[in-house]
Amino acid sequence: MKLLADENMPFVQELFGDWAEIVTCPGREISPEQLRDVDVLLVRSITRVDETLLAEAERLSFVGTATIGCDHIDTELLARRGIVFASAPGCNKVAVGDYVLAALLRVAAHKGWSLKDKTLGVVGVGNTGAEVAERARALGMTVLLCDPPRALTDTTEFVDFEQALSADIVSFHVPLIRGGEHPTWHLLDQAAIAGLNTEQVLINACRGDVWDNQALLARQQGASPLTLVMDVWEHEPEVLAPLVPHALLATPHIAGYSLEGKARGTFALYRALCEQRQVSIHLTPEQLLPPSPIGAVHLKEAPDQALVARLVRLVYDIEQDDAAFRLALGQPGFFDHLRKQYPQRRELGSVQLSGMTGSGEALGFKV
Ligand SMILES: NC(=O)c1ccc[n+]([C@@H]2O[C@H](COP(=O)([O-])OP(=O)(O)OC[C@H]3O[C@@H](n4cnc5c(N)ncnc54)[C@H](O)[C@@H]3O)[C@@H](O)[C@H]2O)c1
Ligand SMILES: O=C(O)[C@H](O)[C@H](O)COP(=O)(O)O
Repeated sequence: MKLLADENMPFVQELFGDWAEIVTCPGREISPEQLRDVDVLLVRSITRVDETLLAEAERLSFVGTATIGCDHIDTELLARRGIVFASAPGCNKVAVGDYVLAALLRVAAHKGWSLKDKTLGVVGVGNTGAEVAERARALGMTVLLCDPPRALTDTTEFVDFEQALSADIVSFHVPLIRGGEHPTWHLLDQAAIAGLNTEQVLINACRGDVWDNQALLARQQGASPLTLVMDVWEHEPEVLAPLVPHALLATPHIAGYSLEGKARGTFALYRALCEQRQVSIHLTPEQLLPPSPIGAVHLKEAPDQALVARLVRLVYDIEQDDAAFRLALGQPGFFDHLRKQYPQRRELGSVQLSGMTGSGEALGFKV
């Protein structure tokens, strides 16, 4: 069996090495010719799997993406051609929760805000949105949930998009959907942007195309700019460079880039392929991970916002990611390079808190 994987997918050798000939390649360079004799294709979000890519892939029987988002995959084509497809729902939701928590704390420090007096609108309340909502509640924030598709069948209390946009901070966690009843392409469009007041904060850790970046730039260049946290950008790996100085935090699509999240992503594909090939599973995602570099922290007092900020920074310093982004901006290929060279990042849950732990568990720590 020949397996072709994106070179940025960790643990491929450990999980598939025993039963496949493995070839790796940069995700943006996978070509139709390369797929001629490939049985299994494992990609990340940067490889568009479509008619053109699969034109010569006559042996292909399995495609997996080690990501939550699937907007780069023509799933109808795969179904039509009888190719088994697997993705990794939820794999990096905890990492996105860590990222947004770190962002909220940075925003609060910047604005001198006590987060327990603030509201957070969560747009898209699936795996990542729910994770973010839980962290925000643990900080004492009032959380408004907005998820029109879920609201159709779910009894949870939801608000509409307009109400979500009235929150002090609005965090977006929707899949990129271009048509249908609930499209998300440019969900934050010029009209929505115009309705916001200058005190408000927007966070995008889902897909760049969900925000109209040009309209946002126009707003930021005017008299009443917003506070922005941007992990994702329209037209990645290109970035609308003039927008970057207008963002409080700017990062290269790494919200989900914890080591645990990546391990769970590759493992989800391993599990799916084991099922397809009727091979038994002989590992767990945890077995792939090295020990946590921090281990344990004992608290002498229940953590308030300032202590939570220090604890989070100990494990994940979002400002380092932001600084690296600004330093590299404009260099050829900087976006992909930062992602490829991304330092090993562990989740808050890799740290065991003891003592006066307060809401430590809901914030993502192990208690
Ligand atoms: N930046 C990153 O590193 C990163 C990491 C993980 C996921 N993502 C992106 O975030 C997206 C969401 O991830 P998830 O795990 O929460 O997905 P999910 O499928 O679990 O949840 C998405 C939720 O969005 C809702 N939704 C759909 N259309 C909507 C609309 N128009 N308005 C409001 N809500 C709507 C759905 O009903 C669903 O509940 C992924 O599709 C992916 O594109 C980015
Ligand atoms: O959809 C996802 O899971 C994330 O956006 C994922 O972290 C993207 O990372 P990539 O596949 O681009 O390396």
